Amino acid sequence: MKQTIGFIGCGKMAQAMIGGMLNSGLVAPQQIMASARSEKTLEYVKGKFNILTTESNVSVARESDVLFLAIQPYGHEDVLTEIAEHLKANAVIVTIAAGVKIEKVASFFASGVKVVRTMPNTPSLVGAGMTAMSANSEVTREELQNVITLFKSFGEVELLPESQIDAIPAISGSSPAYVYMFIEALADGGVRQGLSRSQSYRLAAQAVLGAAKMVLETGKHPGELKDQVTSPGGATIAAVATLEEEGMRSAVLKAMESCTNRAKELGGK
Ligand SMILES: NC(=O)C1=CN([C@@H]2O[C@H](COP(=O)(O)OP(=O)(O)OC[C@H]3O[C@@H](n4cnc5c(N)ncnc54)[C@H](OP(=O)(O)O)[C@@H]3O)[C@@H](O)[C@H]2O)C=CC1
Ligand SMILES: O=C(O)[C@@H]1CCC=N1
Repeated sequence: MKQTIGFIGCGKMAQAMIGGMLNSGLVAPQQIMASARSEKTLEYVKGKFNILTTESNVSVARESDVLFLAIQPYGHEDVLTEIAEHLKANAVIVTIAAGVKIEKVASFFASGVKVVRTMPNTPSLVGAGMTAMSANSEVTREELQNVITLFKSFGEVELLPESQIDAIPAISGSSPAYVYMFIEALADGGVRQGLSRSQSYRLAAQAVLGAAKMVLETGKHPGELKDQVTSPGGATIAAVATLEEEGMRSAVLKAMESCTNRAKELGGK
């Protein structure tokens, strides 16, 4: 029988993953069951994805073979207490929350509970997600492979020791937000030079996409790729010099440090 994939919480990140999974064709809408706090969210996701929805977190826990906790970090204690006695036998719990440790999730259940901690990102919606994950020793090789296959249906997966998962929001979980800010800034610059807003977003986004593909597909160091663009005495080096003067790299490093510290705080004890 086909597995049931449950989502407790069906907000922005869950919707990105559900959209990604369905677009890939790996999972059918009838295999996905979701709960949320409000009727409004449930109506929206039912209309958008044609998945099963319920107001009952317990029903989702009872039915799911793979159970995603897609709620905010601070919501975990209430939800885990609510579902603790209702997990389906052999279910694998997948948490996506910043900072929430496997040990914390497992502490609400009897010993032997299977938990995978992940940090995905919203480009999952368009099949370009990046997810880092770590599993506890109760998850079998086959079960982990099943979870990896689900995540690979909407992007790339990196398996890491849990001690490194706190570093992931800053680099790939949250970083799409900084990249959107960069794209907005590029587009503002285009508009300043007289390009239309829509042309500017298209030009900026395609340049960012192309640069990312160059890093991934040529295997060249980003510095070497940058050097290929900067003609001696040319226009690019003038821009690069200004970005260095304005502290772009150091701003990114500081932002990532803030992100990591906040992610650790969010998980609580
Ligand atoms: N957004 C992102 O880019 C990423 C987010 N994450 C993680 O994903 C998690 C969710 O984030 P995000 O999707 O952005 O947040 P949202 O606020 O968009 O979604 C949270 C969802 O949880 C639901 N919810 C809240 N309390 C309960 C409850 N008691 N029972 C059932 N459902 C509940 C909300 O319901 P309702 O809609 O009715 O309010 C909502 O659907 C967080 O832990 C975050 O750290 C990880 C990586 C990236
Ligand atoms: O902002 C947050 O806390 C979450 C974690 C990664 C992306 N969004």
